[in-house]
Amino acid sequence: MSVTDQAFVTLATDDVYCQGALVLGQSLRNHKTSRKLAVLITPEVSSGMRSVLSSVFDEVIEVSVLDSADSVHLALMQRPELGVTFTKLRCWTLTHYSKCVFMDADTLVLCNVDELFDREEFSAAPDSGWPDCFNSGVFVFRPSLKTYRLLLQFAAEHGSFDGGDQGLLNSFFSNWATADIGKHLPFLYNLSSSSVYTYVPAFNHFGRDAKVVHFLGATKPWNYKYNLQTKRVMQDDTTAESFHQLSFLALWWNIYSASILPLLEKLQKMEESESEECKHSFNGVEVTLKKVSPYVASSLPKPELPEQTNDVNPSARSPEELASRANEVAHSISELSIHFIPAKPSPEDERRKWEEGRMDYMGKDAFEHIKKKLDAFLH
Ligand SMILES: O=c1ccn([C@@H]2O[C@H](COP(=O)(O)OP(=O)(O)O[C@H]3O[C@H](CO)[C@@H](O)[C@H](O)[C@H]3O)[C@@H](O)[C@H]2O)c(=O)[nH]1
Ligand SMILES: [Mn+2]
Repeated sequence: MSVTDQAFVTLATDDVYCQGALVLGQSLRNHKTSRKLAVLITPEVSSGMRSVLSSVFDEVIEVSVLDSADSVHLALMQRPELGVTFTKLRCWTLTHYSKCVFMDADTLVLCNVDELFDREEFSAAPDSGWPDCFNSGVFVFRPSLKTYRLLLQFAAEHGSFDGGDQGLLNSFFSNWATADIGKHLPFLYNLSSSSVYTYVPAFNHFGRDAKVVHFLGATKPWNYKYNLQTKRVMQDDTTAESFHQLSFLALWWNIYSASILPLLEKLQKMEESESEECKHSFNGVEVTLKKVSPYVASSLPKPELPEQTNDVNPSARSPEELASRANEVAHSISELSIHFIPAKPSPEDERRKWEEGRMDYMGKDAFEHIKKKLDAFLH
């Protein structure tokens, strides 16, 4: 049964987040969703990436960050830092669907989650950092231009207490914590991979029933490197991921290498590029897929990659098939990574962020980093 007026919706405002959107979309396909898949993109997304997106998603919808036709346009212009946030709100404009489930591009489904469509607007799971707030990485909503306008108006008048859409949505749907338990999605529908740390016994007890993993925080799966031979994520010394986190990261890369990489290679072939690097650059951000290919170095013909299928569940394949596939991929690429060069914020920007309370808790402003600096200063 396919339901055409309901959709999973995600958002990618650049080619980097597109990598996440592709893995999310593929994971939904792998688990045979009966709903449509839609991705919102902004003009910066490259044309190559758009064509890859359209082979995973039913709809690739370009939206602008700010629409001059909106009545609150001027008010929003005063708050340029909320631009990306407002793009997420755009999902309410998808009125050709009666109901949708929004999922962040840094989420991944572990099983079929179509039962989410039995829920009503506004359903979401608690945020692990402040459980009286919901996390806005997974939520059920009903597209409506009226709600959309109210949200924008609310944003223009009140801003967002955390500078992002999560603060804004929590203020807007402010009775979520108390009004209707039916709108509380179980945490298993938005399991933040880092909260596995804070309550290990619960994870050991319930973790096997996890349905959606959310790689929330500053370090995303695409910031890691993946070794295709060992099928493991490569760690650097500054991070200490738990075993479970590493398994979730490996799962992300597993889908990426099995299903997304072949799509990018197809694109590369179309562009008749024989170089070892496939680049997508824009706005100071650069995505590079670096391949170490013996077939490029020698003039041996490159073997055809196996046909792209929707089935990448390892258990659904025979061991021989898996081994031969792993071999083929391992021969053409040994280390997989996605690089990007974020535009460096100026010291003034950094200071303003601190003053506004928007520290990078997970990244450079994390306690251990600050402590390191203090220690260096004191000794
Ligand atoms: O430059 C960006 C940044 C974000 N996104 C999209 O917006 C989502 C949210 O951003 P993300 O980096 O995933 O934020 P989180 O680390 O998950 O942080 C939290 O805070 C965000 C801002 O309030 C909320 O959107 C998240 O749901 C919440 O989990 C992403 O998944 C993407 O879909 C982009 O497309 N481009
Ligand atoms: Mn997220």
